[in-house]
Amino acid sequence: MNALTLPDIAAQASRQALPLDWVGMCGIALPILLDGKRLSATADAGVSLDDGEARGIHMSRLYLALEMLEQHDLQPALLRQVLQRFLDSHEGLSHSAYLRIHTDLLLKRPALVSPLAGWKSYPVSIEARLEKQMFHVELKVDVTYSSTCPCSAALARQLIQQQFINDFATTTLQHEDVLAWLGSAKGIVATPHSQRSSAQLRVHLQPGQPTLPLTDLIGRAEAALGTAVQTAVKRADEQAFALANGQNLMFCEDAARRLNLALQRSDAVQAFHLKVIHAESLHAHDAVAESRWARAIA
Ligand SMILES: Nc1nc2c(ncn2[C@@H]2O[C@H](COP(=O)(O)OP(=O)(O)OP(=O)(O)O)[C@@H](O)[C@H]2O)c(=O)[nH]1
Repeated sequence: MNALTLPDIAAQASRQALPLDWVGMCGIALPILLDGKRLSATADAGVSLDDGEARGIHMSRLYLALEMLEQHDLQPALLRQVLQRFLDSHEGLSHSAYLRIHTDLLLKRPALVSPLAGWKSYPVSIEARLEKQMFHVELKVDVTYSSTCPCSAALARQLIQQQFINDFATTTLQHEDVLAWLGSAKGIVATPHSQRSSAQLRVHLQPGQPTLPLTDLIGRAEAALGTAVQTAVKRADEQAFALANGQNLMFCEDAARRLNLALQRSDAVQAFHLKVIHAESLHAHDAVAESRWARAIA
C-alpha cells in the first residue's frame, strides 16, 4: 500500500492576511466533573488567530486538550491548564485562548414545611480566558423565583377595604361575622399579580479564587430573593409559599438591589453584572432591571 501524505490545508498561507479574534469549535459534547458529580456539558473552545498569514488553526489540538476535563473536578487551575495547552499547541499562531462550558447544575431543595425535597436545575456557564498571560474566570447562573407586585398588592388591599365597607356599612360588627367574611371569597375580592421571575447573574471571579463557587452563589441569590421557585409541594408548602410571597413584595428594582448587595458580600467575587426579568402577568412584556459592580482595587 502506498503511504500518501494527507493534505494539510490549515498549514497553508492565507489568501487574505488578516488576524482573527476567535477561532474554534462550539457545542462540543463533554462529560465534566463538578463538585464530584458527573454532568453532561457542551464546550466552546477557541483561540485567537494572531498570525494573519496562517490559513487556519488546528481544531483537533483544542479538541484533544478538553480530555483533561473528563478526569478531574472542574476548578480554575484546571481551566487554566487546558487554556495553556491550547496556546502551547498553537505556538506562533495564537496569543489568547478561550473556553466556555455550558451545563445544568442539579441541586436538591427541601420543601418549605413538609419533609419532602426535589431537584432544581440551574443553567450554568463557566467561561475562562487566557489573554497576555492574564487568566480570568466568569460564571453565569440563572436563578428562578417568584415575585409579587407591591403596587398590585396595595391596590388589591384597597378593594378589599372597599368590599368590607360595602358589606358591613349598616351592620354592627360581630367577631364571628368578620371571621366568616375573611374566610369567604368576598374577603379576598382582589388578588395581586405575581410572576415567575428570573435572575441572570454574571460573576467575574477574584484572581486566585481556588474553586468555582456556583452552589454558594445560587444559595446567596435565593436567600436574598426570599421566594425561590419550589420543587416538591404539598398544600402546607403552598400555604407557606403564599405567606412568604405576601411578606416579600418586590418590584424588579427591589430584586436587583437585593442581589447586588448579596453578591458584593461574597469574597469570591471581583465584579458582576446582573439582570432580573419579571415576566409580568399584568401585561405581555417584562419588567427588567440591571445592575453592575466591581470591587475597588486595594
Ligand atoms: N482550521 C479549520 N479546520 C477545519 C475546519 N473545518 C473542519 N476542519 C478540519 O479539522 C481537522 C483537524 O485539523 P488539525 O487539527 O489541523 O488536524 P491535523 O493536521 O491532522 O492535526 P495536526 O497534525 O495536529 O495539525 C482537519 O481535518 C480540518 O480540515 C475549519 O473551518 N477550520
